[in-house]
Amino acid sequence: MKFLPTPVSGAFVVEVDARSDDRGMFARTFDARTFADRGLVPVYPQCNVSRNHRRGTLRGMHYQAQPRPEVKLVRATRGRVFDVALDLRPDSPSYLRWASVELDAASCNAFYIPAGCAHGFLTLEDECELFYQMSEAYVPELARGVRWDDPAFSIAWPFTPSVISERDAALESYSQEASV
Ligand SMILES: Cc1cn([C@H]2C[C@H](O)[C@@H](COP(=O)(O)OP(=O)(O)O[C@H]3O[C@H](C)C(=O)[C@H](O)[C@H]3O)O2)c(=O)[nH]c1=O
Repeated sequence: MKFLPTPVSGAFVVEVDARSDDRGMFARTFDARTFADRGLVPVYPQCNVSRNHRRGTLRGMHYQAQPRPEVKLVRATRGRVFDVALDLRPDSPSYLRWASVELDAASCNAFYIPAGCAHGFLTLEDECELFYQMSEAYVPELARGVRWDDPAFSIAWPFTPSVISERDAALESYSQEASV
């Protein structure tokens, strides 16, 4: 595996070493020791799947508040998505900056998103599926979100979403006080 730094401190694109032959391909997508050796969270007690029927579906920007913030390791297992990590850590050198990666099932790449960052994605084709490894169990009372289109972040989405939940469309503009 290769870990590529991004403009968000502690967020990495994880690329696999694909082993291909005439049968197809095999790759290791996660290895706790490799992650631990790099100071990344090596334990993921919860995994999630997200299926999205239409190109232009946006989910986000979501995060889990203190005292149970989540690290997310996210990959596309079908299709391609524009995936974004947004730094909401006031003490971070990249506070309020965002980083994006095109996650696609063909390359098996993943995005390691540190605790304290919001996450969201825009699907780039129909029938996209994502697989999440989460460092914390879901706590509904700690679920938070910020707007995908908040000028405080100016995330450069490739195009305007056409599918978005009522909850995500109604998220408030960002304020540091309300974010924890
Ligand atoms: C995360 C989670 C959600 N849920 C329930 C809560 C809702 O009733 C339903 C959908 O949850 P949510 O609206 O958060 O789903 P998305 O809008 O796809 O948000 C997800 O995608 C964005 C981009 C993320 O990064 C979040 O981790 C994740 O929440 O599943 C559970 O029951 N368990 C869970 O672990």
